[in-house]
Amino acid sequence: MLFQVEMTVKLPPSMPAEEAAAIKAREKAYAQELQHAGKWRHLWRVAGSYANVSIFDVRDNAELQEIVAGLPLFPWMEIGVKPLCRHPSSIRDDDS
Ligand SMILES: O=C(O)C[C@H]1C=CC(=O)O1
Repeated sequence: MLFQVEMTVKLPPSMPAEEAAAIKAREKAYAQELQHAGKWRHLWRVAGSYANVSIFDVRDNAELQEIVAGLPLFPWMEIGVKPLCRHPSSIRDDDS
C-alpha cells in the first residue's frame, strides 16, 4: 500500500544544538535504512521549509504507524497521511 506522508519538523528553539544534531543523525540513519529496504520510496524536501513529502510503500496501516512512530523526530513533527491508489489516467503499469 502506498501512502503520501507530509512531515513538518518543529524542534523547540530551546533544545540544545548537540541534542538536536544527535536526533537528526539518528533520523537520517533510520530514514536511509528504510529507503534501502524499499519501504520509504520517495523523500523530498518542501522547498523553503523544514518539511518533507514522502511516499511509503508498506504492507498496511499498522506498518505505516509502526514506522512513523519509530522516527526519532516523531515527538517533534506534525504528520499528515494520505492513502494513495492508482490513477485511471496513469501510463505506468506498476506502482512505481
Ligand atoms: O528532515 C526532515 O524532513 C525530517 C526527517 C525525514 C527524514 C530525515 O532524515 O529527517
